Amino acid sequence: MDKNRVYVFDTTLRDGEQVPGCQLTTVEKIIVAKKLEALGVDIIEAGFPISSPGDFQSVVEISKAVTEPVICALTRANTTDIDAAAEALRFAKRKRIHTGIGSSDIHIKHKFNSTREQIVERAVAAVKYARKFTDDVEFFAEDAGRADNAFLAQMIEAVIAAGATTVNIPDTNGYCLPDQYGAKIKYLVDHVSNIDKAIISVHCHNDLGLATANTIAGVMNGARQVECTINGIGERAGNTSLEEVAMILKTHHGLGYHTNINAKGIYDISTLVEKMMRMPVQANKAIVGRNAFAHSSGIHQDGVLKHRENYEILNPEDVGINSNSIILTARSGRHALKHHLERLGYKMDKINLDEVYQRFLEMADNKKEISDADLQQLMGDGDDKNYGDKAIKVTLLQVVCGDPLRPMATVKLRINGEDREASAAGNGPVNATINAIHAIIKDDIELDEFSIQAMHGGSEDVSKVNMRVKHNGQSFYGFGYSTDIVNASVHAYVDALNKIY
Ligand SMILES: CC(=O)SCCNC(=O)CCNC(=O)[C@H](O)C(C)(C)COP(=O)(O)OP(=O)(O)OC[C@H]1O[C@@H](n2cnc3c(N)ncnc32)[C@H](O)[C@@H]1OP(=O)(O)O
Ligand SMILES: CC(C)C(=O)C(=O)O
Repeated sequence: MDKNRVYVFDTTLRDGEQVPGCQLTTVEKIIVAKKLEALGVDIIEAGFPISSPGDFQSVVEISKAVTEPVICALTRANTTDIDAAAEALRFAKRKRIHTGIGSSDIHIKHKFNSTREQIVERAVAAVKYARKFTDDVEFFAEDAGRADNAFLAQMIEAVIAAGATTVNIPDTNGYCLPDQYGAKIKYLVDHVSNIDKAIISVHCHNDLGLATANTIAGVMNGARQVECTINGIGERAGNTSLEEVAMILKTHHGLGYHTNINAKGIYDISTLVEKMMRMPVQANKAIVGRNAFAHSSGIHQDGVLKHRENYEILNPEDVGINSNSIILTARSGRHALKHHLERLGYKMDKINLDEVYQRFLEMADNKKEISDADLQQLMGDGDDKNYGDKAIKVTLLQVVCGDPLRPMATVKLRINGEDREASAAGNGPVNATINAIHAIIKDDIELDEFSIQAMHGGSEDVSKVNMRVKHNGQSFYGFGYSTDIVNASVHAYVDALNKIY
């Protein structure tokens, strides 16, 4: 057995789904479960079958749809819940029943009105009963974070003797400090005589913002299963976030631990869960937040452009983020501005950077973020005067459209002093216009991105059109503006053509 292998147990579909507003349909749960499988999680907690017929059915369907990870179902420490879990898991290739009961004195007294001795008896009985259905039984000692360590060790020893193969030590209320939690795990390693017969699992909540730190402390003290959710969703302040733990263990590879997580799939599943559960990821969330790899101040931007690792300990591409991390704001410097101008295809030897920078600052003082379209406007794009006599110019544009008319466009272009005209139909006026331009240009150009935006709002407004076209595998950007959206579009397209030719 590999002693440094850390098993990832995902509970997005159980603890994550308990959150108000995050409920998913069975079909949505199957989509998430398939993504978790592709991500490489070892165990998927698919639900709590006794809680509702819908949750029961989801566990049934996930068990059928997902074959690689172990499928786990949660129960309380009673036979009815365990029967329901066993029934829901009947199609699972590899199944786990996760049963348990409170372990802190506060739960024992105020939830169960019971005694330590009776609770251990119930725990042992539940594990033995669950073992009738599967060899893979996990026991959770709820509120272990606040439980007395000596009693916890006694309880854990008893459930392992009864057949538990994984023992989960949850910090249910997110109470512990990392040192305390790490010491608790170490205490169990040192005081539970049969601990080598089970894997210790850590399940931490984030009430004090310590879920990830506690999970790592648990691993460093002997736990080899981590219970997490995508984006850290879960009861109250959430659970340990899977992406944080996976990337901590990967980044600090010197610790020697490893998981089966395919980190490149992290961003994809994060956005899927965010959308499906309608639970927005905060912008500054580690690893997957919108700003996690966004550099906005000049000194940082300059540093990143010179050498990414000056300000990035992770490569965004390693978690599947493929975006430009240099955000232009009034705090940006010339290096960042130059970087974006070059990216948009401007030739820096033809530009007075100091002069453009001053105009950029004036614009940036009035706007939070400067977009590509803003930069293009700043550079006077969409104005064919920029390209001198050789520019392709639009000398005529006529468009007919309506309902039920078929959109038709006639375009005349002046190319090297010669006028050339063509007409074409399309599925809309812009498409018809671009088809007419293609009929003149006859080159392999593909419209890759098209966005249209009002400058200020209102029907009398000027529209800004941004286009990205592909030619010979290279991208070119075009920008146009006009009160007429078709005119703005044709100018954006011709602007891109002028950059190509
Ligand atoms: C820490 C966690 O995240 S645990 C998982 C939390 N998830 C959920 O609760 C899932 C959604 N829950 C439900 O659908 C419902 O609460 C059900 C179906 C589980 C239970 O519903 P009900 O039978 O109506 O009970 P209710 O929820 O009101 O109370 C919980 C009962 O379970 C008991 N209980 C709680 N935890 C456990 C446990 N681990 N083992 C045994 N009994 C338990 C409580 O003591 C209480 O019993 P009581 O009625 O004898 O006092
Ligand atoms: C059911 C258990 C593992 C739990 O969710 C908790 O204690 O937080």
